[in-house]
Amino acid sequence: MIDVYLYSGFLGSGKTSLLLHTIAQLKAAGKKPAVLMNEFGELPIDSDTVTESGDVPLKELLSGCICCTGSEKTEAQLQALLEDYDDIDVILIETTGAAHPVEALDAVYSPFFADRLQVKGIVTVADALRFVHREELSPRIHALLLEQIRHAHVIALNKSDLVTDSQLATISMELANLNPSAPIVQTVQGKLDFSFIEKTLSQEKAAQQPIISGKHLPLSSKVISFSRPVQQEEVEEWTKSLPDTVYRMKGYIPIVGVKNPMLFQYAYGMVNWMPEYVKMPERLVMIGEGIGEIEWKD
Ligand SMILES: Nc1nc2c(ncn2[C@@H]2O[C@H](COP(=O)(O)OP(=O)(O)OP(=O)(O)O)[C@@H](O)[C@H]2O)c(=O)[nH]1
Repeated sequence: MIDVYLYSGFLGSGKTSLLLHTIAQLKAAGKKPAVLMNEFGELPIDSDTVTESGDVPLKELLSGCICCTGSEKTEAQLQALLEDYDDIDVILIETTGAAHPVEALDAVYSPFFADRLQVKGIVTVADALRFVHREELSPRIHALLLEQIRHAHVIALNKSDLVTDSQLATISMELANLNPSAPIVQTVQGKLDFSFIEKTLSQEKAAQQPIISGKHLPLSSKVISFSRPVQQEEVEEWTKSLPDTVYRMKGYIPIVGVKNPMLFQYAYGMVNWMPEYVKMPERLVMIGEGIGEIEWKD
């Protein structure tokens, strides 16, 4: 049987960071992990990062509607993964931060895989800073964030470096109230020991709840293009002018004097730049509510 772990969590909370950390640990332990990613928009940015980490089999879903995981598509990708690779030990499924975790379980519990997959459970990454300010989210998005926490079997309280110790204590208490059974581990950059996840989930009975749909949330995504290289400061100034309903941005931006477009990440007001060694498409994906009018002023 192949063990299956689901990684859930709000947009930009640190799921990919946790995923990469998990892959490294599994490989170090001689295991062969495979990844199923549920990307938003049309740019497979996270999967590029995973592929860079080596020879990890990967299937991605580039779905049109970012708030639906599309369990039939997940099922088809799982099937393809199992057909293409017969030596996988562990499958890690990263759901888009705009999806309800139980929707992804639906696909995994398909009778088609019953004799091959063993669902271990859901690890939810909670973004400490986002959680502190969760009341600012619109009611449905707020509800999704809470659902992701309620369904977790393990909670990684990530970005713990961005809040104070007393905030961390308060958040931990609030998370425990929402989900009394899941252990809460404070993390930075998703560095959670996989053996802890494995051990905790081996004692759990994986979730079998019916599907509670997170479908048709008021979220949308758009692609922003750049026709010329820009200054990093210009982009950072622009991000400060954006409404709070821009939840996430990821993509590659051409920067004056830098050879390749740089990887740009934005989550809850925080900006992150990384150099790229290959030339990636100069585009940015934005996710949020009411973002239709937002443009980059060239
Ligand atoms: N300060 C800080 N930043 C973090 C931490 N973990 C992740 N980040 C940053 O937050 C951003 C999002 O991290 P990802 O791991 O890509 O998050 P994600 O949940 O996979 O994002 P989506 O797939 O868009 O939902 C990146 O810029 C990370 O470098 C952390 O513990 N502390």
